[in-house]
Amino acid sequence: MPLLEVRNLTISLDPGHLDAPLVSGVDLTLHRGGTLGIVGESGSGKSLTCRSVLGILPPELYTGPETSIRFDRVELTELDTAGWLPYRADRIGAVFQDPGSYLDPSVPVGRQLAEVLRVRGGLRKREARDRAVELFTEVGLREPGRVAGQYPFELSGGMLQRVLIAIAICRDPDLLIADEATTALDVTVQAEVLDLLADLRERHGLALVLVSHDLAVVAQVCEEVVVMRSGRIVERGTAEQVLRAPQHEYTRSLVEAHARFGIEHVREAHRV
Ligand SMILES: Nc1ncnc2c1ncn2[C@@H]1O[C@H](COP(=O)(O)OP(=O)(O)OP(=O)(O)O)[C@@H](O)[C@H]1O
Repeated sequence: MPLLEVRNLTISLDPGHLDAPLVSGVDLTLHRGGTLGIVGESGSGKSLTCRSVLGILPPELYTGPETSIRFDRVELTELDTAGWLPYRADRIGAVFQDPGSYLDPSVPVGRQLAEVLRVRGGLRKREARDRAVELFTEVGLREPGRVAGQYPFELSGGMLQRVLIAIAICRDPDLLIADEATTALDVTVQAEVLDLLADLRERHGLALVLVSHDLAVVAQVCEEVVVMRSGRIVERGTAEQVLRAPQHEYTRSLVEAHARFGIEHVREAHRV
């Protein structure tokens, strides 16, 4: 039984679905502890797909009547706001691009994580503070006690993303969605954060959805890959298949575009 099963995801600006949909007929399957990469150029529908799974589609958008999103046997599309609460953030964590924008600039980052632990996890103040430092250690922040007392503006992009990852995993979710989470980081930091996600997946048995416009990024971490274009999946397969024998012309162009930028080490990692 898959952990996540998306069937015929269609998203449109028009409730009657008469207009051309923004996302059309997307099917995804992810097993417990599995990894799925979603690749595609800007505007291909990756973020809307993730937002549907998190129940945070913009209110002006509509999912189709045939759409089904099952998470651990529960049909998410039928949940009301209260029904969503145990899923969003608790069982399904998420990190996005631009971590700084998700943090309060006037509150130290440790306090922001501790607050989530208190409100959502029912921890007492002291326990929450200690647990926040533990989680900061777990996501590889050096001097976690000191970092906890710092404000977002005092931290680098990579450190902020680690803080956001700590917040995303603090309720021990089954699924973590990382939507362009490493895009704004420079290459070395990007590689470190990808390593961290792969590590967390192994240590916690987390299932991971990794979204990127960069096939090489996704192929470093994910076993399964889907390629999206214009709101549809144009190719799917293992990372190895997609890299070695891309079927769709668009995927071929992605692989070729990377030929000079590190795809070789990705091929090597997958023994292509
Ligand atoms: N609220 C909205 N209203 C109208 N169109 C939207 C809305 N949100 C997204 N779109 C459109 O839907 C399409 C898919 O957008 P989406 O954000 O999922 O793409 P993406 O692949 O994640 O791209 P990016 O990496 O740039 O975020 C795009 O054409 C986008 O312009």
